[in-house]
Amino acid sequence: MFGLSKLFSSKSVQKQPILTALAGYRSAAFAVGIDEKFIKSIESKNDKSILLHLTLPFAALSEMPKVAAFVSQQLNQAVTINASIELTEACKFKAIKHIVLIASGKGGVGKSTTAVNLAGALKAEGAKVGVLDADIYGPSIPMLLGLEGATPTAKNDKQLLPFDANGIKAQSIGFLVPSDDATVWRGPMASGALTQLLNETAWGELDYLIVDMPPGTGDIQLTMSQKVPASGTVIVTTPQDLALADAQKGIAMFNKVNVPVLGLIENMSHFLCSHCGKPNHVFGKDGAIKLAQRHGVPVLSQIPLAIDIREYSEQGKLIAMDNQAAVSETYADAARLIASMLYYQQPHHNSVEIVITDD
Ligand SMILES: Nc1ncnc2c1ncn2[C@@H]1O[C@H](COP(=O)(O)OP(=O)(O)OP(=O)(O)O)[C@@H](O)[C@H]1O
Repeated sequence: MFGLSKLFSSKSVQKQPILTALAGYRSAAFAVGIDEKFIKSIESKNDKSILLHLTLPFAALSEMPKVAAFVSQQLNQAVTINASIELTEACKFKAIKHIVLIASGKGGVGKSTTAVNLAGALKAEGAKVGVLDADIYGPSIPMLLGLEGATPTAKNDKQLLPFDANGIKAQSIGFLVPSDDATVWRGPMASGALTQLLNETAWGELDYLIVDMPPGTGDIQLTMSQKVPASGTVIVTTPQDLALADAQKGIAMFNKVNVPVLGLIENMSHFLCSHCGKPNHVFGKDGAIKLAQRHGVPVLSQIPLAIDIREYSEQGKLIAMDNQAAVSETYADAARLIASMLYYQQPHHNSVEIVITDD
């Protein structure tokens, strides 16, 4: 129906079994399988193996070896996948497809660390990514990206050039205002500075812009989230009761301003014992899962309390971009899931529904 016959380079390839196998693949990011419209072409190689060229509409490249293994098993034939990503939806702001807010009800839960590593993971999944540090109380993105001491440069009279950190474009509110001044800020000032940074940075084309919001759910955070044309928000929490109570306030706030809550990330979820390898639930267990269930949102990831997460951060490096580090997979899983939800929440898809309830 999509003129797929044109995509087959060899008449000897049986297309239907390939389409059936792809449609039957299941994972968190591909909850409804792999649609035939993601297929660019199918090649039959001389050695009888199959090469699939896919164009994915969201960032999920690292899952392709798993997909290839699944299809190979279904067909009983060697299959490899060559994939790229191309988001099909219209830009939400300038040449930016999606703006995703990373928020927390409470300070110090690891929101900024999670924001930069999600950006790194999305980049590793094949996307064009930017990070905007909007945390007026403690802008830490420059430090987390190894940009400390850098000063912004202007492209022309009206535009600032974003920084480049490992191919991620970055800008920080900290370059505009000293953080000491932020304590006396009110909502309109903060949202004004955020809008100015969004507008006046030469972001170029981005698939995802990750915005590190100030912690809390007060007037400032409310006004800021109203000003940004966000596709969704991710709320970071730790498993402690206090953090969860504040995360709940965050869900209510975003509900009020109609920004979809894509899900919760439970950071410092558990500590893996270096001797026995077992998870130790230092701050409590399953609190985020229960909160998420009450509000009909998913838990996108449970990130461990890990010494190397802190160490990489202190060195201005992104652990999510180091595939030798075990925890990078946790960030990758969350990044693919977020990217998938943003795709499937578009009006023309109704297979994944985001439900936000009052509590
Ligand atoms: N999963 C983790 N494992 C170990 N250390 C972590 C983890 N997440 C964050 N940290 C550490 O916790 C500290 C606070 O993290 P971060 O600055 O990201 O928190 P935040 O919520 O953004 O804080 P703020 O509210 O001040 O903006 C940092 O030292 C960071 O390296």
